[in-house]
Amino acid sequence: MDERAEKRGHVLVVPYPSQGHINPTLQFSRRLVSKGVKATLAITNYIFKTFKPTSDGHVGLATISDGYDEGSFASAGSVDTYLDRMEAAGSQTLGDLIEAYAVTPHPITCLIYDSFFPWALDVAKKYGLVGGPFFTQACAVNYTYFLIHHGKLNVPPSSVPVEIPGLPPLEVGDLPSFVGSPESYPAYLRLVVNQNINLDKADFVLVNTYYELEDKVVNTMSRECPTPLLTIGPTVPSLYLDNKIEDDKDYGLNLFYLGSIDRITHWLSTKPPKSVVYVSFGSMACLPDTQMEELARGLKACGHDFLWVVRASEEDKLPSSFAEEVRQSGLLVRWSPQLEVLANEAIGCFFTHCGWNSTVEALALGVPMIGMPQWTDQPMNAKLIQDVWKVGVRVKVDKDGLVTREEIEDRIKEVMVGERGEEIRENAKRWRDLTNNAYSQGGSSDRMITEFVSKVVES
Ligand SMILES: O=c1ccn([C@@H]2O[C@H](COP(=O)(O)OP(=O)(O)O[C@H]3O[C@H](CO)[C@@H](O)[C@H](O)[C@H]3O)[C@@H](O)[C@H]2O)c(=O)[nH]1
Repeated sequence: MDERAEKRGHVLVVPYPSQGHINPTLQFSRRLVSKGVKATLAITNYIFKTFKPTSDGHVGLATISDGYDEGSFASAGSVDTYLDRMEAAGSQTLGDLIEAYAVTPHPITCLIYDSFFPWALDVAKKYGLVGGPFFTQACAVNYTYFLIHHGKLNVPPSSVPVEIPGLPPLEVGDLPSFVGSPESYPAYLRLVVNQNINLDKADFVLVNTYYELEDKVVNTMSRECPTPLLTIGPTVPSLYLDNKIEDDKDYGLNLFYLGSIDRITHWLSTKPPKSVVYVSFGSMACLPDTQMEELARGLKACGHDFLWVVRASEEDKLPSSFAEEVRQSGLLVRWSPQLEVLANEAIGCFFTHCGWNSTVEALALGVPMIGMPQWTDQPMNAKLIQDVWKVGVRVKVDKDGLVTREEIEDRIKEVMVGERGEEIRENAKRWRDLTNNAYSQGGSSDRMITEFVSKVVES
């Protein structure tokens, strides 16, 4: 622990209990520790009991309850039920935790909560703490929900294309899925729009992006948002960027069994540079059986080696005998050390669902992307990848809603070889450098974090 942490305050960070939210908040906590702040991450009792994480020696761990200590989210039955119980149990146990720390030498001074939990601001204020949300998604996505909350964009949009600063005109399929198809997940739509309900009462708004990546939309939202936006990303360990923070190599809190890393690194070490397609759809995506089959066939036919993360819950959707058929060219794993994989020189491109963490990780490591977005913010991230930063392409969906094996094969070839691939690789390198600059000492995000610590956490 940095000795300065004794003096600079104690931040409690509360993520939504899923991998895509824990990773960036944990990593941001680690960054705060590197700036001399004491930081503790509050995960749910269920995650704590099930995955038994241990502190990395830098960020402390504590627990609250989401009301489902034994059964996790899935046992709630509906998203609404889960969120209601989470709010009740979460408010109570978060308050208890703050009270417990109040009688220790390290009382909590600042609460950072997942933007999915606007109710946590009431808890912060009840205990006289400064507090504000941490948005885990792109600013363009956040701004879309902000417009809806303020009645400036209808759901579904009454006219297209929709204009968002810094983005090309957006068709319905380029918007977050809850906006284009509000009937699909009404509870999630309410959740994401409600991120905005009390921004005027927050002391700060943290956004997991960086200024250079989304400058126009950041400027616009900053002008309209009642509370200053602080862009503090990328939330990627220092080892993969400037390598200046000691012992900052991995998130270390996997909610999936990580198997043998050596098996993966050994396999990659036998492959030539930029020859392997890395395929992963993050921690939540659930592909229809027919789509899994097309993906499997497209990967087999593309002529490149591939490393494919097929989570245990997806495995039975693979064509029978597929693993045997691709023994020479493919490695199938249930979970991967993704940053280590993306940093490996054998990787030529990332076939991704365009989750925001995966997107930023690929940008940070200069890896070209092929986007196959599934839902939520992913379509908009795919639009940014293809048409704004030009670091990848997006697959086309046919009239039956399927991405065919031919399409998968063609897009992989487009990115891995030929002139278009070369252009994309050059852009990816440029964005890798810009990402590094934003993160490194004196860069835009580093300055924001320093300012956050001195003006908010310490005050
Ligand atoms: O085998 C794997 C696969 C993923 N990861 C990590 O898991 C995280 C996954 O996050 P993300 O890429 O954002 O995907 P999801 O898990 O799907 O995240 C959810 O949360 C994100 C943040 O709100 C949203 O952008 C996504 O659309 C939503 O699905 C990343 O840090 C990956 O490095 C691994 O370490 N190993």
